[in-house]
Parts: sequence; structure tokens; C-alpha cells
Amino acid sequence: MRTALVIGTGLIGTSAALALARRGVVVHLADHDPGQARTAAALGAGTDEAPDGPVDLAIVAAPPAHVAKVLADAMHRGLARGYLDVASVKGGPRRELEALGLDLTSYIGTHPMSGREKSGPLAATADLFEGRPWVLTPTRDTDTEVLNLALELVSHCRAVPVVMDADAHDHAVALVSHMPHLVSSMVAARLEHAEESAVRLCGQGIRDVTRIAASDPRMWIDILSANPGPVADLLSDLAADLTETVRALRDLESPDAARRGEGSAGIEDLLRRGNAGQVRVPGKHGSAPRAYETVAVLIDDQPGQLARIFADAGRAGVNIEDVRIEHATGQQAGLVQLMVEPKAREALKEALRERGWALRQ
Ligand SMILES: NC(=O)C1=CN([C@@H]2O[C@H](COP(=O)(O)OP(=O)(O)OC[C@H]3O[C@@H](n4cnc5c(N)ncnc54)[C@H](O)[C@@H]3O)[C@@H](O)[C@H]2O)C=CC1
Ligand SMILES: O=C(O)C(=O)Cc1ccc(O)cc1
Repeated sequence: MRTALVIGTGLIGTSAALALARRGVVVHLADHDPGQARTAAALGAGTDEAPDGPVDLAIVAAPPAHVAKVLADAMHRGLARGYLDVASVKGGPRRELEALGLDLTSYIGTHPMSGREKSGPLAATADLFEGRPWVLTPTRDTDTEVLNLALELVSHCRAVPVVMDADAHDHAVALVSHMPHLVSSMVAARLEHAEESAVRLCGQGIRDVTRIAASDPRMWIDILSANPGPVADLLSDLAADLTETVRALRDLESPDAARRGEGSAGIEDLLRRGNAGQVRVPGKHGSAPRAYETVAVLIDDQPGQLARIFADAGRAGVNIEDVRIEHATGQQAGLVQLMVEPKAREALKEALRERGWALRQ
């Protein structure tokens, strides 16, 4: 691929454009808000000037409700050899395109399984998709050339291609993305009117559970409107678990020892099923989770501290696999948890201690 056109230069469009531009692809940027395309261009994602002929690949990264319309317009204008979209739902946009009577041989629906709770080009990063699954939904009609262009994009973004049927994709993401999003919002909604004295105690657990609740509601209304049935089915199962859990907790309040036993067994069953599900969540490269060990370091709440830790770890030849940061509210300190391969743990601890870092258990 030598040239690409990204239509919709928000978080996802600009991230893909940055990755392509770094691999030498000439990227044109377009958005219905020209300011967004200008910002993406200023970030080094390409040029906001229109291409003077058809590009190799047009990437539509507009909100899901606009995808079919934007694609149809691009196809009518003959802007590219191949067309794809990155919307979080796949069945709906495909059916809309079919209803418009378009020739879909030059189109493939795709979905990168990576994103953030922030929108717009300023939240974009070239490495957003690295190591993450990127779903491709070719049909029997899809041109091989277009599938190859999509695979090239995925490869330039260092993502992992996964081929699926569009409706199977929508069922899968209902489980791993759409239902969890609503649950995150429900947990976060409990905090809206909570006492400040409680909220200031928030630790890493609630940060993990509520991070995606910060996402743009307009985008999520689009996503959920295109996949309501599968998400409702999953939430209905979850509601049954909730009812059971409330009953078990009420049993735990009982003066009767037998009922307390039942309550405890009910809660234990849920927690064990949770353990069993959690171990199935793949690690950062989409493979089975790796067992890392943690080195906890106390840092001052000052700029540059994290960069210094990473530099010190790098000098000691230790690769940091993952990192978590906990800030204690109202204190000028934070706890950084560095995840490393078990065999690197002692070397990292020694190197950090030597360089004056305060380690915690
Ligand atoms: N946010 C996320 O984490 C992920 C989002 N997606 C999908 O990627 C697509 C883009 O999402 P984000 O980048 O997060 O949104 P965003 O809000 O950051 O960017 C969307 C961009 O599209 C532009 N736009 C809106 N209507 C348009 C139109 N008719 N023509 C041209 N441009 C238009 C907006 O001005 C904005 O710059 C969506 O379809 C979403 O479902 C896929 C994976 C992850
Ligand atoms: O922020 C995160 O971790 C996400 O998982 C974001 C996300 C949002 C929408 C998608 O279709 C895919 C990924």
C-alpha cells in the first residue's frame, strides 16, 4: 500500500494514520470537522489535503451510525481501490450498505479490538493497536486484493488479524466489550452522588472497573443501538447473578447459622466462577496470560519519576511488561507496580534499590 485516505480523524482514525505514516504510506486525512483533520496532520499523521486521484485504501473511522453513509459517498466518488471501516459493530453497517444497493466487493468490515476511553486526534497513538486482535469480516464477495490491503493495514499497525463472520463478531463483542461497558457505567454511576469521604478512598480496583465509563456517551449509544439484543441477553443473565448475590448477602445477615452457611456458599460460588472466567482473559498479545511478578516502588508525585524508573530498569536490562500506578488521594506520593518476568524480579529490585528507589512489598 502506497497511499491511504482516513475519513474520520478521531482517536482510531488518527492512530491508524500515525502507524501508516511511520511505515512510509502517504496518508490523506479527512473529517467532517476540518479542525480534526488539521490537528491529526499537525501530529504527523499525514496531510489534510485531498488526494489528486484514487488512493489504495480508504479507512472510514467515523462513529458507527455514520459509517454506511460515509462509505457509500466515498465509493460513489471512487476515492479508493479498497474500502474498510473500523466500527465497533459489524452486522448493522454491512446491512445498511447492502440496502443501499452498493457493489461490496471492494469493501471489508473490520474492527480493531483496542481503544481508549478518550476521543479525538489528541488521544491517538501510533502503537494503540500493537499486539491487539483486529477483526476482519470478509465475505465470499470480498476481493482478495481488498482483503490483502486490510491485512497490510493490520500488519503496519502491528495488530493480530482475526477473521470472523460479522454477526458472530457482534455476539462476541457483546460479551467482551458492550456488556462490560454498561456494567462499568453502572458501577461508576453509584459514585455520582456518593459522599466525598467515601470517594476519596478509591483505589486501583475501582479505577480498573470504571475506566471505560469515562467514554463518550454519543459513541456508545451508536454502538449499543446496533447490537441491543445480544447485550440485553447477557445483562439478563447478569441480573440473575445479581439477584442471587443479593439473596446470599441477606442470608449472611441472618442470625440463623444455616442460612449464613448458604449465603457464604452462594458468594463463594460467584467468586470462584469469577476466578475461572478471569484466567481466560488473554494477556497483552492476545495469547494466554503470562504469570508476571510485581515489584512495587514508592514514588514522589513529581513529573519524570516514571520515566526515571523505566530508564533505570532498562539500564539493568529488565523489560517492564506492564505497569499500574496507585495514587493515594491527598498525598504527594504514589505506588508504582512494575510487572516483570519472574526471573527478572530480583535483578530489578536490586538495581532499583541501588539507585535509591524505595521498594514496597
Ligand atoms: N473508541 C474506541 O476505543 C474504539 C472505537 N472504534 C470505532 O472507531 C470509530 C471511531 O471512533 P473514535 O475514533 O473513538 O471516535 P472519535 O470521536 O475520536 O472520532 C470520530 C471522528 O469522526 C468524525 N466524524 C463524525 N461524523 C463524520 C462524518 N460523517 N464524516 C467524516 N468524519 C466524521 C468526527 O469529527 C471525529 O473526528 C467508531 O466507529 C468506533 O465504533 C473501534 C475500536 C475502538
Ligand atoms: O478502552 C478500552 O480499553 C477499550 O476496550 C476501548 C474499546 C472501545 C470500543 C471498541 O470497539 C473497542 C475497544
